[in-house]
Amino acid sequence: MVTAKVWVLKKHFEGFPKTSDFDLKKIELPNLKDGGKCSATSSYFFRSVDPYMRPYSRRDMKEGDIMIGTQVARIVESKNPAFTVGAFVVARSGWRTHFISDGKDLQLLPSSWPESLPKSLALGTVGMPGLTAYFGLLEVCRMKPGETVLVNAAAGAVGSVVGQLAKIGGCKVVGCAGSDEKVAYLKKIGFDEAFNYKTVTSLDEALRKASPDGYDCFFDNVGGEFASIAINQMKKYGRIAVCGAISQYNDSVPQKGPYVQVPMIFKELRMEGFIVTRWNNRREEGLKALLKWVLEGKVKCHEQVTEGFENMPIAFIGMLKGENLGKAIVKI
Ligand SMILES: NC(=O)C1=CN([C@@H]2O[C@H](COP(=O)(O)OP(=O)(O)OC[C@H]3O[C@@H](n4cnc5c(N)ncnc54)[C@H](OP(=O)(O)O)[C@@H]3O)[C@@H](O)[C@H]2O)C=CC1
Ligand SMILES: CCCCCCCCC/C=C/C=O
Repeated sequence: MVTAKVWVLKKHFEGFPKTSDFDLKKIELPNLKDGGKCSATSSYFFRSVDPYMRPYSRRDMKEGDIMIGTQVARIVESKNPAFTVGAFVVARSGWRTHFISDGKDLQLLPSSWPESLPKSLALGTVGMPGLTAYFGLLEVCRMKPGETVLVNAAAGAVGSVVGQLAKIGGCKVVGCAGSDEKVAYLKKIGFDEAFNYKTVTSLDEALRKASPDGYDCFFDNVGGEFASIAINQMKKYGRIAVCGAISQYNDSVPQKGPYVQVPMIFKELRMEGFIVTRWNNRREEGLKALLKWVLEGKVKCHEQVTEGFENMPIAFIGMLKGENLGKAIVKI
């Protein structure tokens, strides 16, 4: 019998999440009996905190449920031949230290994963956020060499990969982020232009200065006011990938316009929302490409690591506040 620690959503978030909205509990896991099941632990491994947990908690969870989320875990006991003891998996197991799974919510790390590469990257650049950047750019933005790509939340898990993939694809890249340290990082990893959207006097002017001819592609992680301003600087036939709307996730009252129809008509824009799981059937292709670029040093990765399972809510809230550079990870 194993005792697992779990984080529970005690109270639905109202506005910005608070630590008092979470409860740390203990649950007893039964001994493994059934064929097809395996038990995994992530003691001394990695958990992810992601923005989607904020909107998905309202949509998919009720109070008292274990927080949704993924982790890199190691199989410690198994009656399922597909997952042998010692194997590493990315597990959609929620915020818990130990769990039992029938294997449906587990994905083995790619077999070509080198021993020297941190396994936490399977939650970031070589995982769901990296795939979001890959498919969003290729399939939604349909970027072409020579084009100019704009990305916001650019120093985060998705945005930092977007910028680097757009450079690999032969584009000019402009990124915006919320601190000078983040802007310096964007320049270090190859962004052509970067600015701190919190300190510019006019976002409109900063966008114009970074690309006087406008933008072919806009990878929008933020939505809200930023997107309303940026849309006016799209080039004719520009493409906007609506990836996230983090500036709106904590709103209790929905934000109001300005509205997108007029610039969309006059510039003949294409604007498409997407969820990365649309390309689950091409997951291996995406992971293989991302892993290759990381190993070649063409895509650099940074992680904001918080230590300790007890600090999961703090890491989650910190990420929503913009305290992370790169992928926000909790290490146990
Ligand atoms: N459609 C899909 O399938 C997916 C969508 N997403 C979305 O992509 C976006 C980025 O996710 P991810 O890379 O994991 O997270 P990040 O690592 O980018 O972390 C979130 C960042 O958002 C920025 N931010 C927070 N609040 C605001 C605000 N009010 N205005 C502007 N920026 C803000 C902060 O950076 P800063 O300091 O720059 O403000 C913060 O660091 C999110 O919107 C997420 O929901 C993610 C994965 C899949
Ligand atoms: C419970 C784990 C779900 C993992 C799926 C992640 C899909 C992310 C889609 C993101 C949308 C916005 O952030």
